Amino acid sequence: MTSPAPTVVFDLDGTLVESAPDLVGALTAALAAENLPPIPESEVRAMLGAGARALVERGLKAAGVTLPEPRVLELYRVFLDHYDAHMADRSHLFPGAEGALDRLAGRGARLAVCTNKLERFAVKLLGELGAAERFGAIVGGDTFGVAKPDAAPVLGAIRAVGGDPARAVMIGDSMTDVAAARAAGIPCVVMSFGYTPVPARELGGDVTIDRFDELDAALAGLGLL
Ligand SMILES: O=C(O)COP(=O)(O)O
Ligand SMILES: [Mg+2]
Repeated sequence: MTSPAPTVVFDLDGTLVESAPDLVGALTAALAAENLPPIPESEVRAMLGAGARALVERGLKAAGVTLPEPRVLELYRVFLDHYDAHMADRSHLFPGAEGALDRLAGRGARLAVCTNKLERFAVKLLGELGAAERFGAIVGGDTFGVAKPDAAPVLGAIRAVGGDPARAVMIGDSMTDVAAARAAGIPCVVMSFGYTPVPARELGGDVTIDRFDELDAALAGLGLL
């Protein structure tokens, strides 16, 4: 008897897409509006994963400034405007991602994205990278009014593709993803090449892998393929 094909829920930034360079560009624009210097990409990478608003706040904190809330909001808007126009200038799918998605789709898996990006940005970015059609659902941090690490967007993504949480897995790169998967009661595969201040193997995922080529074996090890 073959088990039903799994539902595979992917995080976006740092998991499917190397999006840091364009996120850094937008952060640089927001900081420049306050006459603050850019923060090196190596430092910004550890600030990603909790959404754009958190990134702007973390950037200001790293720059050592405290601003009144309305000004933070203005800089967040500068970030969003810049990112909207430049999100796919340098961003690209990680090596092996397309092949892995092809193989999963070929085996009947339901594929979804659950990101803390705003939904419209996630849809636009995947569209510009020619990958939006691969996913039955693209859930953002604002889709259900609550973001990861809450379970709701993960369970909402599974539901949106007609999947079963008992046969689902989260693929992510950060503490936020592992915690959201735990909250949703599903296993989590951690991709080690993403954005996290904590070493990937210390995030508490069920399995940590270094390349998309290893994903099928990881899912088989979890009894999902
Ligand atoms: O970039 C972020 O801060 C959030 O995006 P992610 O949830 O897709 O990692
Ligand atoms: Mg991520």
